[in-house]
Amino acid sequence: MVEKIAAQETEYTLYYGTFVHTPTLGKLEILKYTLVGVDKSGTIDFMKQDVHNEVQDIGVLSFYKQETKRTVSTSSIKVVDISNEQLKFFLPGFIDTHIHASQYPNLGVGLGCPLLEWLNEYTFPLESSFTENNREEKLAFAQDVYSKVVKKTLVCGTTCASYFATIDADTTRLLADLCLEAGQRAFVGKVCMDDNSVYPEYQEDYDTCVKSMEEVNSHIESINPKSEVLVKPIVTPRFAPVCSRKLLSYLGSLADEKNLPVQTHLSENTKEIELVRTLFPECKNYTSVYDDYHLLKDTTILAHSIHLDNDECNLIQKKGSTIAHCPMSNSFISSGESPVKKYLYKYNINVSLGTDVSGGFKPSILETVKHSILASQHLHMHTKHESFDPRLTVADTIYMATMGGATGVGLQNVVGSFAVGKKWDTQLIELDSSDSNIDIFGWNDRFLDGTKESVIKYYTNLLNIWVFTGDDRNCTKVWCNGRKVIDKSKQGAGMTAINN
Ligand SMILES: Nc1nc2[nH]cnc2c(=O)[nH]1
Ligand SMILES: [Zn+2]
Repeated sequence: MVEKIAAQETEYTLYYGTFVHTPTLGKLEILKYTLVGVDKSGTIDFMKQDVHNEVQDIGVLSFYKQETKRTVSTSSIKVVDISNEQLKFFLPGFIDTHIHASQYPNLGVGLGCPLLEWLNEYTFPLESSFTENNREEKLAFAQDVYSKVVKKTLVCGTTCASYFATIDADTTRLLADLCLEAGQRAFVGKVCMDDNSVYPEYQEDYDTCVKSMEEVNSHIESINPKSEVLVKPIVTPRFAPVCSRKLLSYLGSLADEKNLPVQTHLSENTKEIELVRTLFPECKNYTSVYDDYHLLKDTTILAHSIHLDNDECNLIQKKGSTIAHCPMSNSFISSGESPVKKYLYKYNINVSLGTDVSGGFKPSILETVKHSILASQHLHMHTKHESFDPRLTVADTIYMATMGGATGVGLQNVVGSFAVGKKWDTQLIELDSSDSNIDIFGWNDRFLDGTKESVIKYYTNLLNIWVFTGDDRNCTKVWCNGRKVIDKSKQGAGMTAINN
């Protein structure tokens, strides 16, 4: 299922058909009959919209040659043409900005248990098993868990993920290796926590943490080929309640000195917020704990961030940090309904999406999109008196799943939408894939009369059908950095579905 990377030849590829993306917040762009050229390095170097009749007349290759005046041998160019397929479109790959790779074995476990109890009961014990003294055993366990989670997220169209591993250095290095091997763009964080009094079996001392960070970061920096950096380290203080001031200080300096991104949890649960208030009485609020230790940057991802006050929102906006919205987890461990629409439109905060496996029970950003819309509808139902309408649109959520995520990980000029100079991190969505769960009726085709407005209606309906009734079976091909990493046409029917 995950294609062998080394065996693939690099070549120039022309993709022709419908492209859907959200380069700006809340605005869905449907690019019909669009031709995109991707070079050897996986970079989009040609893009021309709305070329129907011209291409029909002379064919994709001749049109490309005529347009670019390039003298290229046609045998070195591959063409992927879906222009006659009304139920297929290219979409930027999803970016999962908050996922705990190590918690994958706990998917679906711990329903309704609130955060602090959930951590002690289910999460810390699981993560501890990655720190066994027997090196072979822990590596075998990690190999199994991490290879499965990387594969599953790719199958779900996630071309880039920001992972939390565990406190263990050996197995965190392995996670980075596995992402690179599968060809997934990834940020890999060794979890840092030196003050876990409620579950002392799972913590490290300050010196061990510093040593592990050095080991993990230099390993990750060494494994990427010079020509393409796919996997990067990310500074990962788990959350303020389990970090000493000394550790937070070190991690803030490390992020500054090495110019590394940061990820952590913020304001997920009301008891957690109380705890932070008691542990850090000198700090103005939870958000300013991170700011006081130089951890709030424009490449900082703050997972959850549900219960923020005005000052905290303004601080996050000022620092340009990103909130990773994790609605599936927020419902599952009953943390709350995040007022994301307000963060996006009132405070101009960048918001991305996170599955938060295993707070979230599916490693799928499409599922997270659904949950984000439904959570916002629930918020609307019981906050009708408020002036701000909290409901998210499909366009808002696709933005968060792609461009918002790209901005969160500092790759807004690299991935997240289709544009010349960006990388080809893309998924092919087919509503009529061979094992699709969607029944298609001709009813929507009445909008295919050719006017711009009707085309928009057609695709708006199509996207809604896909978002609410589709699943990973409709994501049939995935490319990262120009390279095809998933091709479901090459295996037995039904093999990849996780939502059966
Ligand atoms: N959802 C979630 N919240 C956290 N806060 C601190 N650690 C965690 C974690 O593993 N999951
Ligand atoms: Zn989390």
